[in-house]
Amino acid sequence: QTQYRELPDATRVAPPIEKTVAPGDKYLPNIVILATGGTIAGSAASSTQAGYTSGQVTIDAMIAAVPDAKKLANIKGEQISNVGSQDMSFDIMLKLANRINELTKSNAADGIVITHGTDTMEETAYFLNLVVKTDKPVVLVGSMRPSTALSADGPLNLYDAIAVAADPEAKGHGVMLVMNDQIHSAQSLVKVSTTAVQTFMSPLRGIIGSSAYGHNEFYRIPHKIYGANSEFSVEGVKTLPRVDIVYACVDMPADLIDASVQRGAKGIVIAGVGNGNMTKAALDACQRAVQKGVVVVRSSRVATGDIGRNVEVDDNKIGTIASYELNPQKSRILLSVALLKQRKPEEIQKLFMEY
Ligand SMILES: NC(=O)CC[C@H](N)C(=O)O
Repeated sequence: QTQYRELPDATRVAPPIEKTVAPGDKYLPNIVILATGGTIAGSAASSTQAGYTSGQVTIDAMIAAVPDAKKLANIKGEQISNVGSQDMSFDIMLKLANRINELTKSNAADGIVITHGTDTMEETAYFLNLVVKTDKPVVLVGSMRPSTALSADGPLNLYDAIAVAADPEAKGHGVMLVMNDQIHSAQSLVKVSTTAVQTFMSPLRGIIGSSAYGHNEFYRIPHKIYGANSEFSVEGVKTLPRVDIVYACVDMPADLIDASVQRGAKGIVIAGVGNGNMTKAALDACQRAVQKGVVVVRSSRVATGDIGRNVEVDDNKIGTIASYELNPQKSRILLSVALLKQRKPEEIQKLFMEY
């Protein structure tokens, strides 16, 4: 009979956990769930109403809703925050990253699950993919229906996320998102529906695997640099430099770009039209920003595509950087982390091709 072991409470100075088990016993991995809030922790007064509040249910109650997960792993929950992810902040993201690095460096965790709202999941997932220093599985999970709803999707998503985090085969895939039976890479996933359960897609690269009732299949290793191979670190970092996003449209007011420079942005990401395009006036404003030492990245408001191909804008002439596969919100994350260090524009361009 396998003895389920509780992780010690004081995992902040995590002592190594004994991995010896009786012969014939299955070793159960130690999974730590870091809870941040979101719909998965949301509740409403009735099971059929559309209005609800994110971040109401504690991690202990969420774990209690999936009792079978105890057969997959020794589970311990920690409440990092309890917010709707529209209120996710760099402060909480840095806290998460440091905690993951701490837990995975020691034997306190063989894998990590993070419960998170879906609105800004792309950003937290991609940020963690850049700055966590481990090959152990790190899995984000959320839901589209609150815990009190009819057919709530949270419990099965959480069960599958634990199963992926506990799976030795999941190692080396970087930060993943598990929802709706699918495993996505942090680099490729995007949120495509405001309310549908099947809101996450990886349109450019495809999903990296599937998970159904805890049975996982891995199709491929993500194609970019991440995790232990990433050159980024947020050790000791208290805040990230200001990077603004300016949304392009027909006849856009180019002075938004000048205003951003005046307000002290170190970087600006343009959510361009089409393949990272914008009006001539906006391109001129970008050039002025670059001349003042602000790093300007051209991304796109289009849901999918690669900015580095078939370009109409001469980045070398204007001094701008192409975001390649990254949408504006992920471009902002990469640029914020990249600007923690002094780098030449050509070095930053290379980062956008590699990460
Ligand atoms: N489905 C969700 O998780 C969205 C709820 C909420 N706005 C959040 O992102 O936390």
